[in-house]
Amino acid sequence: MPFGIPLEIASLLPPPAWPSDAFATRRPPIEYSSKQTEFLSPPTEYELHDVTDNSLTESLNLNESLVPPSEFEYPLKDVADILETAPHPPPTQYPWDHATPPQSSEHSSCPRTDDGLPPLTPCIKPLAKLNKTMINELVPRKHHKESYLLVRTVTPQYTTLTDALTVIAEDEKRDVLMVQLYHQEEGSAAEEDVKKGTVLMIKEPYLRVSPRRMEVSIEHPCEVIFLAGNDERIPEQWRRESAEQSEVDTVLAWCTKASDHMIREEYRSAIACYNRALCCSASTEMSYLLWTARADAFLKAERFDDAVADVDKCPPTSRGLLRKAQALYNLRRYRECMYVLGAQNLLEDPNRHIEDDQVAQDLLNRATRCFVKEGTLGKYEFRQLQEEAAELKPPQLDHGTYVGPVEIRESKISGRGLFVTKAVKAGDLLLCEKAFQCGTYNKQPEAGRERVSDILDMTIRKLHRNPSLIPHITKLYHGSYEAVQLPEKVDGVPVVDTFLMAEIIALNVLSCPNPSTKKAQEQTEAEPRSQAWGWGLWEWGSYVNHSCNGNVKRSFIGDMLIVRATRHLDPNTELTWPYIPRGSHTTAWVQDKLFATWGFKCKCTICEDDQRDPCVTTDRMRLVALLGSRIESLTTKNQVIDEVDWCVARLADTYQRPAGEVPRLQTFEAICTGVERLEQLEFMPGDDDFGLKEIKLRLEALEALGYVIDFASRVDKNSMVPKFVVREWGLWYRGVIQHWEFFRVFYHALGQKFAEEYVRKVYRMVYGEDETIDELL
Ligand SMILES: C[S@@+](CC[C@H](N)C(=O)[O-])C[C@H]1O[C@@H](n2cnc3c(N)ncnc32)[C@H](O)[C@@H]1O
Repeated sequence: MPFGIPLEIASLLPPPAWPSDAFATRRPPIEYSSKQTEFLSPPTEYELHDVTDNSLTESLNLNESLVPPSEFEYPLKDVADILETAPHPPPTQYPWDHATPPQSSEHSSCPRTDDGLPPLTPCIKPLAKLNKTMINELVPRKHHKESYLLVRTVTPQYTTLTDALTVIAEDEKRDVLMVQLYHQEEGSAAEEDVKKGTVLMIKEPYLRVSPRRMEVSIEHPCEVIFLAGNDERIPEQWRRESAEQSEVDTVLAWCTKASDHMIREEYRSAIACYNRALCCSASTEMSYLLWTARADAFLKAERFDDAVADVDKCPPTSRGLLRKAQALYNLRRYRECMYVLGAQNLLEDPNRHIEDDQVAQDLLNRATRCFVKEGTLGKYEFRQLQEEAAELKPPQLDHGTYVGPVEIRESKISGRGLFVTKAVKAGDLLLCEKAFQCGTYNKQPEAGRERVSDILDMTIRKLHRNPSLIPHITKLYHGSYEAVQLPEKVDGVPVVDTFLMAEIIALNVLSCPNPSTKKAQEQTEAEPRSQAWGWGLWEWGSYVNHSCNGNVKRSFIGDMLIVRATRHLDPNTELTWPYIPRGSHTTAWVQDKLFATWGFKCKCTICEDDQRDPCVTTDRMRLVALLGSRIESLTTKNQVIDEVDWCVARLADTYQRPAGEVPRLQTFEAICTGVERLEQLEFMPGDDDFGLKEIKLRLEALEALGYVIDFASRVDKNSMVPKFVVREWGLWYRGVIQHWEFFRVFYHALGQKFAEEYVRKVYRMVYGEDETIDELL
């Protein structure tokens, strides 16, 4: 079956004799060589699948005359129908909610080349070194290295369920085929979309074949070049037909058009017009004006690198510098932003635009806050952050990143890791990091375009717009994917490797829970997925390796990742956290999940101990279950405590190493089970000293997690129940917070406040902050 026409349509025809002229487009049938025939024969399942389905043919009335003989025109509606009825590959799921563990990294690494090919590396050759090829020369499932296609769209763009922009395009011989452009910028307005008649150069095309269609699939956005109307590479004939030919090619005409586009917020079109104006510009002064104007369009199109570059081409003006400062702020280069605003006396320039003063002052305040207060001192107004996170949807905050006493070093666990550079205390802030990129779980069309794309799309677009950010992400862990050294730009277009990005995102992304304050939780309650609003990529957070016996805890306020120590840490200790919550799962389950998702087996002390003798773990679990059933029928608190003591003693016999080295998760679980039962029982005669017993029991639970607590030696003479002092903090584990909450209420009732300081610390670990503790309690 030839592929010179859209496959959806070709596939509706009677069984093909291959090659065939039955699918002729506007050009005369092509004579295929026997070599081509051999290459072009579609796979058997393709033929079988296609020829059996006539329903589409009937519904679209296409069985008679596929292509109008003289005029080839696809109304958008038809394309929409065709695409809607055709089967789509399911949307790829790279990132995950930790509650629903993700696909294995092998699965996620090749999101769309699902026909057995290795990931395609982006083309790094300039167009000048590639040879033109034609549609009828394309070979299915082949990466046409060293070649490019020159095509003109015959339909406007259409977005499919795969999130690709789809167009049908013809070449100079008038063969047509479907083109799918992945990870392309979306227009903020319809005007910005790919229109009919747009001329594209597709570098190193890959002809993708799936059961129902064949299309050129462009995975790397750098492999398509959109040609402006006056581009010399556009064939003469197409140029003659282009509407823009008739326009007056003057700076003024293009500037007027650019301004119109700016007013309509069509920034990419405005940039294209400024580019054209610059081509016509005769004087340097005029170019300065145009660069400054284009910098504004770049800024609005979020191409911050280009905005800075344009301003830098001109002699300094207050407006240009303000734009540069805004671009630097958005690139999170706060220090340089402050420098541009402050050191260059922007606010004192006599020629400045007065209306810019407030903007500049506001920007300076924000940059100073992000860089000095937050970024350098680690001082955040956490209550305000919580409020912002509760208000914004999605909760993406505008705050600086604080990197505390940590640094990236080679890890004994694996590759690189994050280490503390000095001794820190449990609860200390180690990192408060703004996400590099976030994506939301639920599409919220009403919330605007920014919020509907997935994180891979958004990351690729962001990097494509701002190539200076590429190294921030490409250095992150990417498993066995063999990344090649890429130039920052080829043919002036940034080079981003989509497959590398997919791998990085799959292996480094974290899901972000909904804001934690009560108010915020009330607001999110109505949402279907109340546990997490999305996922994100954090540069520093990505270096933390896994351990079930972790020593830091992550929490989130909006898209700010907050990492606090959960134990006192000596200098040079590697930070670790569990990648998946262990919950009541077995070590075998945890190991399987870690392996399937991240490709490794955990060797922490908990896993080692459990695997030493898997029967022991099963016995421990049985003991906990037995305790649960034995205490169910008990009627006094003292009886329950006796049973718990019995179980804890039996469990203790199964551990060979101290709890400080191997946290005793089952002992902790057993005590929690007992405490739960205690809470259900009334006080009885003989339970007088019960408070003391319950405190002891709960402290014992913490000790099972490695806490070292000084209790008996510190009897407070004024109180029946002694205070306790935490000497060492243990493993952060689910259920810990309930014990701390109990201590707070219990001691508070006795008029003792000492437990509150501990509880504050614990809340800092859980929620990242303790400023909203009253609301949280
Ligand atoms: C988010 S990255 C962590 C940083 C990574 N070590 C690096 O060099 O950039 C996740 C990857 O680190 C490795 N890793 C993390 N924790 C590990 C562990 N406990 N044992 C073995 N490999 C681990 C795995 O290859 C995993 O896919």
